[in-house]
Amino acid sequence: MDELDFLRSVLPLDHDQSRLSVKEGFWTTVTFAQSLNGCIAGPNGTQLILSGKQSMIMTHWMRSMHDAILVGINTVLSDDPQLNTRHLPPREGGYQLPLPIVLDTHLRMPLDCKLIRNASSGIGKYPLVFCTQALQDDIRKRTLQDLGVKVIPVELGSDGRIPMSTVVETLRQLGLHSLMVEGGASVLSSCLSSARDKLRIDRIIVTIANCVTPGNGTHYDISAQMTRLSLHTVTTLGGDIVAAYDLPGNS
Ligand SMILES: NC(=O)C1=CN([C@@H]2O[C@H](COP(=O)(O)OP(=O)(O)OC[C@H]3O[C@@H](n4cnc5c(N)ncnc54)[C@H](OP(=O)(O)O)[C@@H]3O)[C@@H](O)[C@H]2O)C=CC1
Ligand SMILES: Nc1nc(O)c(N)c(N[C@@H]2O[C@H](COP(=O)(O)O)[C@@H](O)[C@H]2O)n1
Repeated sequence: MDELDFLRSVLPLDHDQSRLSVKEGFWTTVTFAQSLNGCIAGPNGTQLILSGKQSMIMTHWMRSMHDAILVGINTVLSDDPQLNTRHLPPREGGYQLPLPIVLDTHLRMPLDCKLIRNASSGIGKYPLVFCTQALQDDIRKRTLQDLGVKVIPVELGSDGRIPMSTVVETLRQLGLHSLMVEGGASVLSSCLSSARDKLRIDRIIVTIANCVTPGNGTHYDISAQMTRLSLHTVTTLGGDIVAAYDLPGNS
């Protein structure tokens, strides 16, 4: 099974098998890469390249299939990600890029981050940033908007965080149908902890990289009881294991 065979078996794709096909509803994929000892990053959030070449290409195909891709602000601050599809083979017309979504309560997004720089150079979409309602009239909001960033102030949840249910509802109102949640650790924690009542997760796709990572690495945690997932499909890509899971109760 290659990268595309795997994705075709775990995602509902359209007739030419290039995009997710969910006309009425909304599809959420949660995905990340981890080491064999369960880390998604190094100590203090230092970025690690965990995925091998083939599983990284699989991740970029997955990006090209979703309407939006979401990360927490700490991932922007530590990795300065591009969230694009640059590892895919060049093709005429390129690939549809997912809209980058950042959860950033206090608008800490650097004005010169790659997401903004790429968009202003015409090689990416301007990110959509969710922040607290308290910054509705803040100068920082206007500065980001002047650069082209779309800022959406929202009521925070009882945990002081941006509610994933609000994010999904906003994306639906914007006419988007699919979201790929890429992390980091806190975002994975809150999505997986609140999965049953606040966020419907349709598929979890994990790359288990063939490496062990040193030191006190970054991992996610959940504040719920142990949940056993249903294994949907598993394969190997290069030296990595790539597995797709369903949450219990999803039909
Ligand atoms: N291996 C992998 O696949 C991936 C690894 N990573 C790694 O993860 C690390 C970053 O993880 P981490 O430090 O946990 O940070 P995150 O990227 O998960 O960002 C967390 C921050 O997002 C903001 N936030 C707002 N709303 C929410 C919400 N509902 N749930 C969670 N967070 C919310 C909060 O900051 P505020 O209060 O300021 O809004 C919070 O502290 C990086 O080192 C990166 O390399 C990241 C992605 C994938
Ligand atoms: N699939 C995957 N494998 C890894 O080894 C990773 N470190 C990550 N990290 C995620 O990808 C982002 C970087 O994206 P760009 O390469 O800049 O497009 C990083 O911020 C994490 O979200 N993912």
